[in-house]
Amino acid sequence: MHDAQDTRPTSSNPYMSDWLSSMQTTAHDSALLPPHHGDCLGCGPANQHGHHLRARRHGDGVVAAHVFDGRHVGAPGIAHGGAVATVLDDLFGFALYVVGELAVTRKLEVEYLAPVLLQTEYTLHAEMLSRNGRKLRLRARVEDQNGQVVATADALFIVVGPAHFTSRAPVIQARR
Ligand SMILES: CCCCCCCCCC(=O)SCCNC(=O)CCNC(=O)[C@H](O)C(C)(C)COP(=O)(O)OP(=O)(O)OC[C@H]1O[C@@H](n2cnc3c(N)ncnc32)[C@H](O)[C@@H]1OP(=O)(O)O
Repeated sequence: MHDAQDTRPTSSNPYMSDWLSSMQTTAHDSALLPPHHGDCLGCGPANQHGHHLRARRHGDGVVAAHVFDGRHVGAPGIAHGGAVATVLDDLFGFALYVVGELAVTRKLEVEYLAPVLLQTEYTLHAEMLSRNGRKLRLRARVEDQNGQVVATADALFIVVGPAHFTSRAPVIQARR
């Protein structure tokens, strides 16, 4: 049974109130969106192994400038495909602030159109394409400095309630 309608108190997840308030405060373009939490692999500033992704609202979606570094290498000089997928998944997480829903990734499909190079700045965009009940369809792209699209991602996110996160909160609370 899903928990999208669960309205139990959110206090057992220390990040829940931040997420919910972020959804209320993204009315203006270019505002830097808050990380999902300090240790988040995609965007957490305290995660030494993370990507430190920083995203802003852009119209109905989000945009980020991002550089992969030596920690994310796959083939020499090229970002690992899993690292690219991680960043795209997290970018979708930022798009949720704009969508205004708590949701999680059910399906993520990445197309690698050209190598994503290390130490090279890329521009990432993500937005929601459609919604059908709890199902959110999102799309993202990675562009190089010439505007060439080097990767795309299509995702299915499923809207969940606060309990999806609070029932597993002790793990992240312990690391805060
Ligand atoms: C602002 C918050 C930020 C949070 C941080 C974001 C970080 C970045 C994103 C992530 O990393 S999220 C973490 C990785 N994802 C997970 O851990 C999710 C693990 N999966 C689950 O917990 C459950 O599968 C999930 C809650 C997503 C869904 O389980 P449910 O039992 O609630 O839903 P169900 O299986 O019934 O599927 C819901 C609907 O989707 C449909 N569906 C499922 N898979 C599908 C599929 N592959 N294609 C099409 N439709 C699909 C399904 O048929 C159904 O349609 P209906 O609502 O019309 O009945």
